[in-house]
Amino acid sequence: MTDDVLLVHGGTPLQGEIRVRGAKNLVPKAMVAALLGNTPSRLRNVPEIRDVRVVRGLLQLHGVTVRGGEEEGELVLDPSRVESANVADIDAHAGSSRIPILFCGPLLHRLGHAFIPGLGGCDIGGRPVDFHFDVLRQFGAVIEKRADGQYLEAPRGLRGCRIKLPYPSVGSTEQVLLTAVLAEGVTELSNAAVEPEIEDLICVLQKMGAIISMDTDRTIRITGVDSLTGYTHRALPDRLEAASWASAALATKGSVYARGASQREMMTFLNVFRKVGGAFEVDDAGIRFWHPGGPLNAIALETDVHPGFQTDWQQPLVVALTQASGLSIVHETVYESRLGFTEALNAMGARIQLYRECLGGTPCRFGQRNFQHSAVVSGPTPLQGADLVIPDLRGGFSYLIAALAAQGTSRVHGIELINRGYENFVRKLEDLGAKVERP
Ligand SMILES: CC(=O)N[C@H]1[C@@H](OP(=O)(O)OP(=O)(O)OC[C@H]2O[C@@H](n3ccc(=O)[nH]c3=O)[C@H](O)[C@@H]2O)O[C@H](CO)[C@@H](O)[C@@H]1O
Ligand SMILES: C=C(OP(=O)(O)O)C(=O)O
Repeated sequence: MTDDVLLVHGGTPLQGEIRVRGAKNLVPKAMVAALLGNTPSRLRNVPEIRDVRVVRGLLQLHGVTVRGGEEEGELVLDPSRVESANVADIDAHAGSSRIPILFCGPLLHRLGHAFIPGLGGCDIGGRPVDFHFDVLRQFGAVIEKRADGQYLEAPRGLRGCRIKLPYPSVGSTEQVLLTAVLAEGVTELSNAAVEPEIEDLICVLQKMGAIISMDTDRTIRITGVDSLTGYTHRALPDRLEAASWASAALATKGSVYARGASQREMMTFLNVFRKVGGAFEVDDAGIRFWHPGGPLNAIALETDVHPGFQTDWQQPLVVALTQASGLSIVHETVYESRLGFTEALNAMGARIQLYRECLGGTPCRFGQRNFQHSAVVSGPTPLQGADLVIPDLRGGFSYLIAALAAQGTSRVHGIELINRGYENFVRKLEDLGAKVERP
Protein backbone atom coordinates (compact mmCIF):
# COMPACT_ATOMS: atom_id res chain seq x y z
CA MET A 1 0.00 0.00 0.00
CA THR A 2 1.29 3.47 -0.93
CA ASP A 3 -0.03 6.06 1.54
CA ASP A 4 0.31 9.02 -0.74
CA VAL A 5 -1.44 7.61 -3.83
CA LEU A 6 -5.13 7.19 -4.55
CA LEU A 7 -6.59 5.21 -7.42
CA VAL A 8 -9.76 6.85 -8.71
CA HIS A 9 -12.08 4.90 -11.02
CA GLY A 10 -14.08 7.68 -12.68
CA GLY A 11 -17.49 7.94 -14.24
CA THR A 12 -19.72 7.59 -11.17
CA PRO A 13 -21.76 10.66 -10.10
CA LEU A 14 -21.16 11.68 -6.48
CA GLN A 15 -24.38 11.17 -4.51
CA GLY A 16 -25.07 11.73 -0.84
CA GLU A 17 -24.06 13.88 2.10
CA ILE A 18 -20.85 15.15 3.67
CA ARG A 19 -20.27 17.36 6.69
CA VAL A 20 -18.35 20.62 6.45
CA ARG A 21 -16.74 21.87 9.65
CA GLY A 22 -14.87 25.03 10.72
CA ALA A 23 -12.92 27.01 8.14
CA LYS A 24 -9.25 26.21 7.50
CA ASN A 25 -8.70 29.92 6.99
CA LEU A 26 -10.13 30.86 10.39
CA VAL A 27 -9.49 28.01 12.84
CA PRO A 28 -5.65 28.16 12.97
CA LYS A 29 -5.80 31.96 13.37
CA ALA A 30 -8.33 31.74 16.18
CA MET A 31 -5.96 29.23 17.81
CA VAL A 32 -3.14 31.80 17.56
CA ALA A 33 -5.44 34.46 19.08
CA ALA A 34 -5.66 32.30 22.23
CA LEU A 35 -2.04 33.36 22.88
CA LEU A 36 -3.30 36.89 23.55
CA GLY A 37 -5.63 35.91 26.40
CA ASN A 38 -4.88 35.61 30.09
CA THR A 39 -7.40 32.78 30.57
CA PRO A 40 -8.12 29.62 28.50
CA SER A 41 -10.06 29.76 25.22
CA ARG A 42 -12.53 27.24 23.80
CA LEU A 43 -12.76 26.83 20.05
CA ARG A 44 -15.56 24.69 18.59
CA ASN A 45 -16.19 23.15 15.16
CA VAL A 46 -12.45 22.49 14.68
CA PRO A 47 -11.76 20.20 11.69
CA GLU A 48 -9.14 17.46 11.77
CA ILE A 49 -6.85 18.87 9.11
CA ARG A 50 -3.08 19.18 8.91
CA ASP A 51 -2.98 22.98 9.26
CA VAL A 52 -4.70 22.62 12.64
CA ARG A 53 -2.20 19.95 13.73
CA VAL A 54 0.73 22.17 12.69
CA VAL A 55 -0.54 25.15 14.68
CA ARG A 56 -1.39 22.94 17.65
CA GLY A 57 2.24 21.74 17.66
CA LEU A 58 3.56 25.29 17.43
CA LEU A 59 1.34 26.52 20.24
CA GLN A 60 2.38 23.62 22.46
CA LEU A 61 6.00 24.42 21.70
CA HIS A 62 5.31 27.94 22.97
CA GLY A 63 3.86 26.67 26.23
CA VAL A 64 0.14 26.63 25.36
CA THR A 65 -1.65 23.55 26.69
CA VAL A 66 -4.06 22.25 24.05
CA ARG A 67 -6.61 19.55 24.84
CA GLY A 68 -9.95 18.32 23.56
CA GLY A 69 -13.08 19.86 25.11
CA GLU A 70 -16.51 18.53 26.05
CA GLU A 71 -17.94 18.29 22.54
CA GLU A 72 -16.50 16.67 19.44
CA GLY A 73 -14.32 19.13 17.54
CA GLU A 74 -13.72 21.38 20.56
CA LEU A 75 -10.25 22.52 21.60
CA VAL A 76 -9.35 24.12 24.91
CA LEU A 77 -6.24 26.29 24.68
CA ASP A 78 -4.58 27.41 27.91
CA PRO A 79 -1.83 30.03 27.43
CA SER A 80 -0.91 30.46 31.11
CA ARG A 81 2.58 28.95 30.74
CA VAL A 82 3.78 30.80 27.64
CA GLU A 83 6.33 32.87 29.54
CA SER A 84 8.14 29.80 30.92
CA ALA A 85 8.20 27.74 27.68
CA ASN A 86 11.50 26.50 26.34
CA VAL A 87 11.11 26.92 22.57
CA ALA A 88 13.38 24.43 20.81
CA ASP A 89 13.29 22.75 17.43
CA ILE A 90 10.78 25.22 16.03
CA ASP A 91 11.62 24.32 12.42
CA ALA A 92 10.37 20.79 12.95
CA HIS A 93 6.97 22.23 13.92
CA ALA A 94 6.64 24.96 11.31
CA GLY A 95 5.40 22.40 8.79
CA SER A 96 3.70 23.30 5.58
CA SER A 97 1.50 26.15 6.75
CA ARG A 98 1.72 29.95 6.50
CA ILE A 99 0.31 30.49 9.97
CA PRO A 100 3.65 30.84 11.90
CA ILE A 101 3.95 34.42 10.62
CA LEU A 102 0.85 35.32 12.63
CA PHE A 103 2.63 34.44 15.88
CA CYS A 104 4.66 37.69 15.59
CA GLY A 105 2.32 40.17 17.30
CA PRO A 106 1.10 37.89 20.09
CA LEU A 107 4.65 36.71 20.95
CA LEU A 108 6.03 40.26 20.86
CA HIS A 109 3.32 41.32 23.29
CA ARG A 110 3.87 38.39 25.65
CA LEU A 111 7.60 37.84 25.48
CA GLY A 112 9.07 40.93 23.82
CA HIS A 113 10.62 38.78 21.09
CA ALA A 114 9.65 36.19 18.47
CA PHE A 115 11.36 33.83 16.05
CA ILE A 116 9.57 32.97 12.82
CA PRO A 117 10.94 30.04 10.78
CA GLY A 118 10.46 29.53 7.02
CA LEU A 119 6.83 29.40 5.92
CA GLY A 120 4.86 26.82 3.98
CA GLY A 121 1.54 27.21 2.18
CA CYS A 122 0.57 26.51 -1.40
CA ASP A 123 2.97 27.17 -4.24
CA ILE A 124 0.60 29.32 -6.32
CA GLY A 125 2.75 32.43 -6.64
CA GLY A 126 5.70 34.13 -4.97
CA ARG A 127 3.71 34.70 -1.76
CA PRO A 128 6.04 37.31 -0.24
CA VAL A 129 5.53 38.48 3.36
CA ASP A 130 6.80 42.04 2.87
CA PHE A 131 3.48 43.62 3.96
CA HIS A 132 3.61 41.63 7.21
CA PHE A 133 7.06 42.86 8.15
CA ASP A 134 6.31 46.43 7.00
CA VAL A 135 3.30 46.66 9.30
CA LEU A 136 5.15 45.10 12.23
CA ARG A 137 7.90 47.71 11.81
CA GLN A 138 5.25 50.43 11.89
CA PHE A 139 4.08 49.07 15.26
CA GLY A 140 7.68 49.37 16.52
CA ALA A 141 9.12 45.88 15.89
CA VAL A 142 12.76 45.49 14.94
CA ILE A 143 13.31 42.62 12.52
CA GLU A 144 16.54 40.80 11.83
CA LYS A 145 16.80 38.31 8.98
CA ARG A 146 18.79 35.22 9.99
CA ALA A 147 19.79 32.16 7.98
CA ASP A 148 16.98 30.04 9.49
CA GLY A 149 14.21 32.64 9.70
CA GLN A 150 13.30 36.08 11.07
CA TYR A 151 14.06 37.27 14.59
CA LEU A 152 11.85 40.05 15.97
CA GLU A 153 12.07 42.29 19.02
CA ALA A 154 9.98 45.19 20.32
CA PRO A 155 12.43 47.15 22.49
CA ARG A 156 9.93 49.94 23.19
CA GLY A 157 6.74 47.88 23.06
CA LEU A 158 4.17 48.04 20.25
CA ARG A 159 2.25 51.23 19.49
CA GLY A 160 -0.88 51.76 17.39
CA CYS A 161 -0.34 53.43 14.00
CA ARG A 162 -1.95 54.36 10.68
CA ILE A 163 -1.40 51.68 8.06
CA LYS A 164 -2.44 51.45 4.42
CA LEU A 165 -1.98 48.07 2.80
CA PRO A 166 -0.78 48.14 -0.84
CA TYR A 167 -3.30 45.33 -1.51
CA PRO A 168 -6.11 43.95 0.71
CA SER A 169 -4.05 40.98 1.88
CA VAL A 170 -5.84 38.54 4.17
CA GLY A 171 -2.77 37.51 6.17
CA SER A 172 -1.49 41.08 6.58
CA THR A 173 -4.91 42.26 7.80
CA GLU A 174 -4.86 39.46 10.37
CA GLN A 175 -1.31 40.41 11.33
CA VAL A 176 -2.50 43.95 12.06
CA LEU A 177 -5.51 42.73 14.06
CA LEU A 178 -3.51 40.31 16.20
CA THR A 179 -0.90 43.00 16.89
CA ALA A 180 -3.10 46.10 17.31
CA VAL A 181 -5.51 44.67 19.90
CA LEU A 182 -2.88 44.90 22.67
CA ALA A 183 -0.80 47.76 21.20
CA GLU A 184 -0.80 51.13 22.90
CA GLY A 185 -3.33 53.56 21.36
CA VAL A 186 -5.36 53.45 18.18
CA THR A 187 -4.55 51.67 14.92
CA GLU A 188 -6.24 52.60 11.66
CA LEU A 189 -5.90 50.06 8.88
CA SER A 190 -7.05 51.09 5.42
CA ASN A 191 -7.37 48.91 2.31
CA ALA A 192 -7.94 45.96 4.65
CA ALA A 193 -9.16 42.55 3.52
CA VAL A 194 -12.72 41.83 4.68
CA GLU A 195 -13.08 38.10 4.00
CA PRO A 196 -15.69 36.33 6.18
CA GLU A 197 -12.86 34.53 8.02
CA ILE A 198 -11.45 37.94 9.00
CA GLU A 199 -14.83 39.06 10.31
CA ASP A 200 -14.98 35.85 12.32
CA LEU A 201 -11.50 36.52 13.73
CA ILE A 202 -12.72 40.00 14.71
CA CYS A 203 -15.65 38.31 16.50
CA VAL A 204 -13.16 36.12 18.38
CA LEU A 205 -11.07 39.14 19.39
CA GLN A 206 -14.15 41.13 20.42
CA LYS A 207 -15.17 38.25 22.70
CA MET A 208 -11.70 38.50 24.26
CA GLY A 209 -12.24 42.18 25.09
CA ALA A 210 -10.81 43.91 22.00
CA ILE A 211 -12.29 47.10 20.55
CA ILE A 212 -12.51 46.84 16.75
CA SER A 213 -14.77 48.62 14.28
CA MET A 214 -15.14 48.18 10.51
CA ASP A 215 -16.09 50.98 8.14
CA THR A 216 -17.75 50.38 4.80
CA ASP A 217 -14.60 51.42 2.88
CA ARG A 218 -12.19 48.62 3.95
CA THR A 219 -11.00 50.63 6.96
CA ILE A 220 -10.64 48.83 10.28
CA ARG A 221 -10.05 50.77 13.51
CA ILE A 222 -8.64 49.08 16.58
CA THR A 223 -8.31 50.69 20.02
CA GLY A 224 -5.64 48.86 21.99
CA VAL A 225 -6.57 47.52 25.44
CA ASP A 226 -4.34 46.49 28.38
CA SER A 227 -5.37 42.85 28.55
CA LEU A 228 -7.58 40.26 26.91
CA THR A 229 -9.31 37.17 28.29
CA GLY A 230 -9.93 33.79 26.66
CA TYR A 231 -12.95 33.25 24.37
CA THR A 232 -15.55 30.64 23.57
CA HIS A 233 -16.29 30.52 19.86
CA ARG A 234 -17.77 28.26 17.20
CA ALA A 235 -15.76 28.64 14.00
CA LEU A 236 -17.64 29.68 10.86
CA PRO A 237 -18.04 26.86 8.33
CA ASP A 238 -15.50 26.27 5.59
CA ARG A 239 -16.99 27.96 2.51
CA LEU A 240 -14.01 26.80 0.44
CA GLU A 241 -14.51 23.14 1.22
CA ALA A 242 -18.27 23.45 0.62
CA ALA A 243 -17.66 25.03 -2.81
CA SER A 244 -15.20 22.27 -3.68
CA TRP A 245 -17.84 19.60 -3.06
CA ALA A 246 -20.35 21.70 -5.02
CA SER A 247 -17.97 21.75 -8.01
CA ALA A 248 -17.43 18.01 -7.62
CA ALA A 249 -21.21 17.43 -7.71
CA LEU A 250 -21.50 19.52 -10.88
CA ALA A 251 -18.54 17.99 -12.71
CA THR A 252 -19.62 14.40 -11.96
CA LYS A 253 -23.34 15.10 -12.71
CA GLY A 254 -24.13 14.21 -9.13
CA SER A 255 -25.82 15.64 -6.05
CA VAL A 256 -24.06 16.47 -2.76
CA TYR A 257 -25.60 17.80 0.43
CA ALA A 258 -22.95 19.79 2.31
CA ARG A 259 -24.19 19.71 5.91
CA GLY A 260 -22.89 22.73 7.81
CA ALA A 261 -22.39 24.91 4.70
CA SER A 262 -23.70 28.44 5.09
CA GLN A 263 -25.29 30.58 2.39
CA ARG A 264 -24.19 34.01 3.66
CA GLU A 265 -20.47 33.45 3.10
CA MET A 266 -21.08 31.69 -0.22
CA MET A 267 -23.40 34.17 -1.99
CA THR A 268 -20.89 35.07 -4.71
CA PHE A 269 -20.08 31.41 -5.36
CA LEU A 270 -23.78 30.48 -5.45
CA ASN A 271 -24.50 33.15 -8.09
CA VAL A 272 -21.73 31.83 -10.32
CA PHE A 273 -22.74 28.21 -9.69
CA ARG A 274 -26.28 29.06 -10.83
CA LYS A 275 -25.01 30.92 -13.93
CA VAL A 276 -22.99 27.85 -14.92
CA GLY A 277 -26.21 25.83 -14.69
CA GLY A 278 -25.74 24.17 -11.31
CA ALA A 279 -28.70 23.86 -8.96
CA PHE A 280 -28.70 24.33 -5.20
CA GLU A 281 -31.13 24.41 -2.33
CA VAL A 282 -30.41 26.03 1.02
CA ASP A 283 -31.98 24.82 4.27
CA ASP A 284 -31.26 25.53 7.93
CA ALA A 285 -28.58 22.86 8.21
CA GLY A 286 -26.69 23.08 4.94
CA ILE A 287 -26.82 23.35 1.15
CA ARG A 288 -27.54 20.69 -1.48
CA PHE A 289 -25.73 21.14 -4.78
CA TRP A 290 -26.57 19.18 -7.90
CA HIS A 291 -26.37 18.94 -11.68
CA PRO A 292 -29.95 19.37 -12.93
CA GLY A 293 -29.30 17.66 -16.29
CA GLY A 294 -28.82 19.25 -19.70
CA PRO A 295 -25.82 21.28 -20.84
CA LEU A 296 -23.81 23.58 -18.55
CA ASN A 297 -23.17 27.20 -19.57
CA ALA A 298 -19.79 28.77 -20.30
CA ILE A 299 -19.13 31.90 -18.21
CA ALA A 300 -16.67 34.77 -17.74
CA LEU A 301 -15.15 34.69 -14.28
CA GLU A 302 -12.75 36.92 -12.40
CA THR A 303 -11.33 36.03 -9.01
CA ASP A 304 -11.00 38.89 -6.53
CA VAL A 305 -10.83 39.80 -2.87
CA HIS A 306 -14.08 39.47 -0.91
CA PRO A 307 -16.89 40.12 -1.76
CA GLY A 308 -15.57 39.03 -5.16
CA PHE A 309 -15.19 35.43 -6.33
CA GLN A 310 -12.68 33.85 -3.94
CA THR A 311 -9.51 32.58 -5.64
CA ASP A 312 -9.66 29.29 -3.70
CA TRP A 313 -12.98 28.50 -5.42
CA GLN A 314 -11.44 28.91 -8.85
CA GLN A 315 -9.53 25.66 -9.38
CA PRO A 316 -12.35 23.21 -8.52
CA LEU A 317 -14.85 25.20 -10.60
CA VAL A 318 -12.54 25.20 -13.63
CA VAL A 319 -12.88 21.41 -13.73
CA ALA A 320 -16.66 21.79 -13.96
CA LEU A 321 -16.20 24.43 -16.68
CA THR A 322 -14.46 21.85 -18.87
CA GLN A 323 -17.94 20.27 -19.10
CA ALA A 324 -19.74 23.52 -20.05
CA SER A 325 -20.75 24.28 -23.66
CA GLY A 326 -18.68 27.05 -25.24
CA LEU A 327 -15.81 29.26 -24.17
CA SER A 328 -15.36 30.17 -20.50
CA ILE A 329 -12.93 32.91 -19.55
CA VAL A 330 -11.15 32.89 -16.20
CA HIS A 331 -9.08 35.85 -14.97
CA GLU A 332 -7.12 35.03 -11.79
CA THR A 333 -6.28 38.36 -10.11
CA VAL A 334 -5.18 37.24 -6.64
CA TYR A 335 -2.29 34.83 -7.36
CA GLU A 336 -0.01 35.10 -10.36
CA SER A 337 0.54 31.33 -10.81
CA ARG A 338 -2.72 29.63 -9.94
CA LEU A 339 -3.52 28.21 -13.36
CA GLY A 340 -0.57 25.86 -13.82
CA PHE A 341 -2.74 22.97 -12.66
CA THR A 342 -4.65 23.16 -15.99
CA GLU A 343 -1.79 21.47 -17.87
CA ALA A 344 -2.70 18.12 -16.32
CA LEU A 345 -6.39 18.70 -17.14
CA ASN A 346 -5.37 19.19 -20.80
CA ALA A 347 -3.50 15.89 -20.65
CA MET A 348 -6.84 14.33 -19.57
CA GLY A 349 -8.62 15.78 -22.61
CA ALA A 350 -9.58 19.30 -21.52
CA ARG A 351 -8.94 22.28 -23.84
CA ILE A 352 -7.61 25.12 -21.71
CA GLN A 353 -5.39 27.82 -23.15
CA LEU A 354 -3.49 30.16 -20.81
CA TYR A 355 -2.77 33.85 -21.51
CA ARG A 356 -0.50 36.48 -20.01
CA GLU A 357 -3.03 39.24 -20.72
CA CYS A 358 -5.78 40.26 -18.31
CA LEU A 359 -8.83 38.60 -19.92
CA GLY A 360 -11.31 40.34 -17.69
CA GLY A 361 -12.95 43.68 -16.99
CA THR A 362 -10.42 44.64 -14.31
CA PRO A 363 -6.77 45.05 -15.23
CA CYS A 364 -4.87 43.39 -12.39
CA ARG A 365 -1.36 43.52 -10.83
CA PHE A 366 -0.15 40.74 -13.12
CA GLY A 367 -1.16 42.15 -16.54
CA GLN A 368 2.19 43.58 -17.58
CA ARG A 369 4.35 41.08 -15.72
CA ASN A 370 4.51 38.02 -17.88
CA PHE A 371 2.38 35.73 -15.70
CA GLN A 372 -0.01 33.27 -17.31
CA HIS A 373 -2.94 34.29 -15.16
CA SER A 374 -5.90 34.14 -17.59
CA ALA A 375 -7.47 31.05 -19.14
CA VAL A 376 -9.92 30.22 -21.89
CA VAL A 377 -11.67 26.91 -21.27
CA SER A 378 -13.31 25.36 -24.30
CA GLY A 379 -15.95 22.73 -23.63
CA PRO A 380 -17.49 20.34 -23.24
CA THR A 381 -14.61 17.89 -23.42
CA PRO A 382 -14.75 14.29 -22.21
CA LEU A 383 -11.94 13.57 -19.72
CA GLN A 384 -9.82 10.41 -19.61
CA GLY A 385 -8.14 8.98 -16.51
CA ALA A 386 -4.43 9.80 -16.15
CA ASP A 387 -1.44 9.75 -13.81
CA LEU A 388 -1.67 12.98 -11.80
CA VAL A 389 0.76 14.61 -9.37
CA ILE A 390 -0.88 17.03 -6.96
CA PRO A 391 0.66 20.53 -7.16
CA ASP A 392 -1.15 22.38 -4.33
CA LEU A 393 -4.17 22.09 -2.06
CA ARG A 394 -7.01 23.27 -4.32
CA GLY A 395 -5.26 22.02 -7.45
CA GLY A 396 -5.12 18.66 -5.70
CA PHE A 397 -8.82 18.57 -4.97
CA SER A 398 -9.45 19.67 -8.55
CA TYR A 399 -7.49 16.67 -9.80
CA LEU A 400 -9.68 14.42 -7.69
CA ILE A 401 -12.77 16.01 -9.25
CA ALA A 402 -11.33 15.59 -12.75
CA ALA A 403 -10.46 11.96 -12.01
CA LEU A 404 -13.98 11.32 -10.71
CA ALA A 405 -15.54 12.93 -13.80
CA ALA A 406 -13.22 11.08 -16.20
CA GLN A 407 -13.66 7.75 -17.93
CA GLY A 408 -11.19 5.14 -16.75
CA THR A 409 -8.78 5.04 -13.84
CA SER A 410 -6.51 7.81 -12.58
CA ARG A 411 -3.56 7.38 -10.29
CA VAL A 412 -3.37 10.50 -8.10
CA HIS A 413 0.00 11.05 -6.40
CA GLY A 414 0.65 13.34 -3.43
CA ILE A 415 -2.82 13.17 -1.85
CA GLU A 416 -1.36 13.86 1.63
CA LEU A 417 -1.30 17.56 0.65
CA ILE A 418 -5.11 17.54 0.46
CA ASN A 419 -5.24 16.75 4.21
CA ARG A 420 -4.05 20.33 4.80
CA GLY A 421 -7.54 21.63 4.16
CA TYR A 422 -10.02 18.77 3.61
CA GLU A 423 -11.00 16.71 6.63
CA ASN A 424 -11.30 12.94 5.99
CA PHE A 425 -11.67 13.50 2.27
CA VAL A 426 -11.11 9.86 1.24
CA ARG A 427 -13.80 8.72 3.65
CA LYS A 428 -16.14 11.44 2.37
CA LEU A 429 -15.51 10.37 -1.23
CA GLU A 430 -16.38 6.80 -0.29
CA ASP A 431 -19.53 7.98 1.48
CA LEU A 432 -20.54 9.74 -1.74
CA GLY A 433 -20.15 6.52 -3.72
CA ALA A 434 -16.84 7.35 -5.40
CA LYS A 435 -14.84 4.35 -6.54
CA VAL A 436 -11.48 5.06 -4.93
CA GLU A 437 -8.84 2.72 -3.52
CA ARG A 438 -5.37 2.80 -2.05
CA PRO A 439 -3.02 0.81 -4.31
C1 LIG B 1 -4.30 30.45 5.47
C2 LIG B 1 -5.10 31.40 4.67
O1 LIG B 1 -5.96 32.10 5.17
N1 LIG B 1 -4.88 31.40 3.38
C3 LIG B 1 -5.67 32.25 2.53
C4 LIG B 1 -5.10 33.65 2.56
O2 LIG B 1 -3.75 33.54 2.15
P1 LIG B 1 -2.75 34.76 2.40
O3 LIG B 1 -3.16 35.46 3.64
O4 LIG B 1 -1.38 34.22 2.29
O5 LIG B 1 -3.09 35.63 1.12
P2 LIG B 1 -3.01 37.21 0.95
O6 LIG B 1 -4.40 37.74 0.91
O7 LIG B 1 -2.08 37.76 1.94
O8 LIG B 1 -2.36 37.32 -0.49
C5 LIG B 1 -3.02 38.02 -1.54
C6 LIG B 1 -2.00 38.60 -2.47
O9 LIG B 1 -1.19 39.54 -1.78
C7 LIG B 1 0.18 39.27 -2.01
N2 LIG B 1 0.96 39.62 -0.78
C8 LIG B 1 0.53 39.18 0.43
C9 LIG B 1 1.27 39.46 1.58
C10 LIG B 1 2.47 40.19 1.45
O10 LIG B 1 3.17 40.45 2.43
N3 LIG B 1 2.87 40.61 0.21
C11 LIG B 1 2.13 40.34 -0.92
O11 LIG B 1 2.51 40.73 -2.02
C12 LIG B 1 0.23 37.76 -2.29
O12 LIG B 1 1.38 37.40 -3.00
C13 LIG B 1 -1.06 37.57 -3.10
O13 LIG B 1 -0.83 37.90 -4.44
O14 LIG B 1 -5.85 34.48 1.68
C14 LIG B 1 -5.86 34.08 0.31
C15 LIG B 1 -6.66 35.08 -0.49
O15 LIG B 1 -7.99 35.06 -0.11
C16 LIG B 1 -6.43 32.67 0.18
O16 LIG B 1 -6.26 32.23 -1.15
C17 LIG B 1 -5.71 31.71 1.11
O17 LIG B 1 -6.42 30.48 1.15
C1 LIG C 1 -3.97 28.95 -0.84
C2 LIG C 1 -4.55 28.30 0.15
O1 LIG C 1 -4.10 28.19 1.40
P1 LIG C 1 -2.73 28.61 2.11
O2 LIG C 1 -2.75 30.09 2.23
O3 LIG C 1 -2.84 27.95 3.45
O4 LIG C 1 -1.62 28.07 1.27
C3 LIG C 1 -5.86 27.63 -0.03
O5 LIG C 1 -6.52 27.33 0.99
O6 LIG C 1 -6.24 27.35 -1.17
